[in-house]
Amino acid sequence: MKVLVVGTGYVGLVTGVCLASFGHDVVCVDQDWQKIARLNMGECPIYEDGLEPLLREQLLANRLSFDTAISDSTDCDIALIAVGTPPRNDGSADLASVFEVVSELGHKLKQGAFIGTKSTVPVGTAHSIETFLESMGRQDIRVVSIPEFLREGSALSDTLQPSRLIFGVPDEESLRVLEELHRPLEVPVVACNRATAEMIKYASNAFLATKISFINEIANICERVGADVQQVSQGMGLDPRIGSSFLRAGLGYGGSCFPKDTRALVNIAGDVAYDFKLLKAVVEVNQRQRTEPIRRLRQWFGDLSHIRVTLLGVAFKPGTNDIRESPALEIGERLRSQGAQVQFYDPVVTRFQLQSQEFVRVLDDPYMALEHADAAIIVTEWPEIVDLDWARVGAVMRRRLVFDGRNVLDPAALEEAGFLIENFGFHPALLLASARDSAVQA
Ligand SMILES: NC(=O)c1ccc[n+]([C@@H]2O[C@H](COP(=O)([O-])OP(=O)(O)OC[C@H]3O[C@@H](n4cnc5c(N)ncnc54)[C@H](O)[C@@H]3O)[C@@H](O)[C@H]2O)c1
Ligand SMILES: O=c1ccn([C@@H]2O[C@H](COP(=O)(O)OP(=O)(O)O[C@H]3O[C@H](CO)[C@@H](O)[C@H](O)[C@H]3O)[C@@H](O)[C@H]2O)c(=O)[nH]1
Repeated sequence: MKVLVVGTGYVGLVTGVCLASFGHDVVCVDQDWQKIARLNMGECPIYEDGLEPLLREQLLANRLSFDTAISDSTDCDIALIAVGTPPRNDGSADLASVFEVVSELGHKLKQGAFIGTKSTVPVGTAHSIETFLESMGRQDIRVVSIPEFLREGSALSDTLQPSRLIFGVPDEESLRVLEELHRPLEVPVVACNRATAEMIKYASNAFLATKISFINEIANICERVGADVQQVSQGMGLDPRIGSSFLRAGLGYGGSCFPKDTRALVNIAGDVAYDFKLLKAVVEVNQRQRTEPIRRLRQWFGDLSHIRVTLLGVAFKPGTNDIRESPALEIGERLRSQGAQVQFYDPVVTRFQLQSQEFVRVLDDPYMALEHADAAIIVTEWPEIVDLDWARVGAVMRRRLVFDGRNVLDPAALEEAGFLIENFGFHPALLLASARDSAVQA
């Protein structure tokens, strides 16, 4: 099939490369000419394991090409929209880019072509796109919803071996087209109407976010009653009805999807006069969780204006250089506003990515970043951070205090190396209380 993918961010690029590897003829378009220039040279603008070699392979095989604009003579069978749908101030999804693209496609697509939404869009968007196209006289274009479930850091395997495919279609023929597009994949397919497909995407993200906020609440209680949240997660997760994934307690969720999509779903519910209380609480718990290190540092130090804090990890999770909605940036900014001196280390996030954030000082070497620090906070559980030589870290820090925001360090080992360690829910806070008191008095 001839496929046009509009928007070559995470979703568009991975989708385009994978569809080319299925044997389709794919053109990817993005308005960001610098991105397109790099892609045409076979350079991957995002950090994603295995993507660059596959991209080069498909370029060489002439199945994949990149452009800065949709060609006037495009003869694609299906155009996939993969542009951003960022949050507006009220949390609702901003569809300006989606409709800009639809308008252009309405002028350029051949008779009988299909449009598929890969972007995460509010329930009812496929229908609105159809109405918009009709107003342009394009009743012949059919609109389908193909929500995307890839995770950053494992985007290729998620796309090549997905757990399921969701096809939101208006009729049987559209379903056949989507089956043809994904032909090599032998995975469960849920064929449904378009509103259902759009809802499956939001409900999935909201449910995973709920699991995270739930375990974070349990962790906070564990800490106060002397229970171990790691073992609670393990014990719960072995029940197949619960499952072990997304039960890692810590600083909570970040990234370009969960924070945005949970707020958008609260908004979608509000639009139909439904108060989604549970999801509102999920969002609130997540917000409280990511500011917890600051509350605890205040318990240690009182006034933060004289301390130096090193944040270990800037990416919102390991395996990606994406810093969108990363807890590191918010924690850093809050510490700075309280007068603390803040330094960052991340194995893949570059200074260039953070240059708009004036206060940020990023160092390439973790030990340099930790020099004379009064406290370190683990924000991202990169192996490069978990496996630091902690004896060496202890030798360069001014005070040996580590806040393990992802529960990845062995508290006993760290304590043996002379550290005081805080984490979420598996080190009874009571044990640290007297140490905190003496630190504040010192
Ligand atoms: N990132 C993920 O892991 C992920 C996973 C599933 C779904 N999604 C959803 O997919 C959508 C895209 O997410 P992303 O992370 O890939 O976004 P992104 O912000 O990384 O990329 C969007 C791209 O679209 C381009 N663009 C915007 N307007 C355009 C236009 N009019 N013409 C051409 N190009 C245009 C931008 O230049 C940018 O390169 C969002 O709705 C997101 O919620 C993202
Ligand atoms: O037990 C856990 C699991 C994850 N997280 C955090 O949750 C966030 C999201 O993680 P993950 O889901 O792995 O990353 P994303 O790449 O944001 O992927 C999510 O968002 C995408 C965009 O919608 C969806 O396509 C994916 O299915 C969905 O998993 C990260 O900050 C993680 O640190 C936890 O705190 N605890």
